[in-house]
Amino acid sequence: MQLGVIGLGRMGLIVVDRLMEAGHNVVAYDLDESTVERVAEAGATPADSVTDLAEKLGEEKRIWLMVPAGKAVDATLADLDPHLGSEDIVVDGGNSHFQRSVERSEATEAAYLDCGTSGGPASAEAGFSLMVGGPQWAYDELVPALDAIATGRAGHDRMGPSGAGHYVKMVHNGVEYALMQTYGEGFELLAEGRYDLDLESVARTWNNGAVIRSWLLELCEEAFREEGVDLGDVDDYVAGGSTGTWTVQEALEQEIALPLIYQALSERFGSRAPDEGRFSRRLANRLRYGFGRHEVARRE
Ligand SMILES: NC(=O)C1=CN([C@@H]2O[C@H](COP(=O)(O)OP(=O)(O)OC[C@H]3O[C@@H](n4cnc5c(N)ncnc54)[C@H](O)[C@@H]3O)[C@@H](O)[C@H]2O)C=CC1
Ligand SMILES: O=C(CO)[C@H](O)[C@H](O)COP(=O)(O)O
Repeated sequence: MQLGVIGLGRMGLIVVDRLMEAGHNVVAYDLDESTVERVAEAGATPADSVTDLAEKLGEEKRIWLMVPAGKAVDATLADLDPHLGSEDIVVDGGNSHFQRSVERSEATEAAYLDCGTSGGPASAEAGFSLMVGGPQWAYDELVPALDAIATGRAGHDRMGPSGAGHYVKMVHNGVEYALMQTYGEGFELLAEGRYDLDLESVARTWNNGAVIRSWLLELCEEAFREEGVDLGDVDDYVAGGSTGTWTVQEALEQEIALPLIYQALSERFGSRAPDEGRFSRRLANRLRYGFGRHEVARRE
């Protein structure tokens, strides 16, 4: 099978490598020419624009987008649009909002698959988990490519109609936030608590047979091994947040209580408070003086 891949960053390069390893032909494009040259050396056909990629694909285009969510997806689709017909398939493998994916599927003549991709760059060897939404015929048509990009046949499935793939991935990320938060809290208590513990040893022991073993826990073990059990100079600032925000927004709209995911998102935002301290905590400190004449703790 021949596929066009647009977006050759951390994830797109893996998509290209895995497709080519499985014997598929790839036409590749990225705004960054040096990455295009790199994949061309590895055997992909280079394209110097979206139009060039579309022309090189010929009839029945199958195109995988792995660009950042948002404007880059819209810009790419706008360039692709004049070249697309109803027999063509476009997959968005990035973290797009599911409603934007539904809108995009309605705006293009091609069959549009929204594909949640999990595993991250660390899964280059093993393959990804792919959650696909969109027309059944387009999913069926792409099974050989999905087999290659995913861990295999069990690593992908069609979740439902348009939007369902990115919807499932959005919820996956909410779960990811909550799991990270709960491992973080457990290890914080172990680090600050009453025993002098080797957290790498704890993580390794838990990863071998414990109820709470998981890949994220293996990544905790790796972090302690590589950074030291006190995490060295790792800052207490957690970036990201868009997919978790969407999960919480959707839960509010559906009136479904997700306190753990909300709390994990909130802690992430809280981590970004300026160094001089959280404003809310400073105000609470002053208000206790206001109503109770309690002493105000002041900065040095
Ligand atoms: N990194 C991760 O752990 C995961 C990322 N994703 C999603 O996959 C998508 C890609 O992520 P990464 O590979 O990590 O990003 P990245 O920043 O490493 O790579 C993005 C690539 O897209 C290219 N690009 C940007 N705009 C373009 C355009 N208009 N036309 C052509 N190329 C363009 C950039 O030059 C860059 O090479 C994002 O939606 C991300 O949220 C999904 C799962 C995991
Ligand atoms: O989808 C992912 C993992 O599953 C990406 O790593 C994503 O960037 C994680 O979300 P955030 O940036 O909000 O932490």
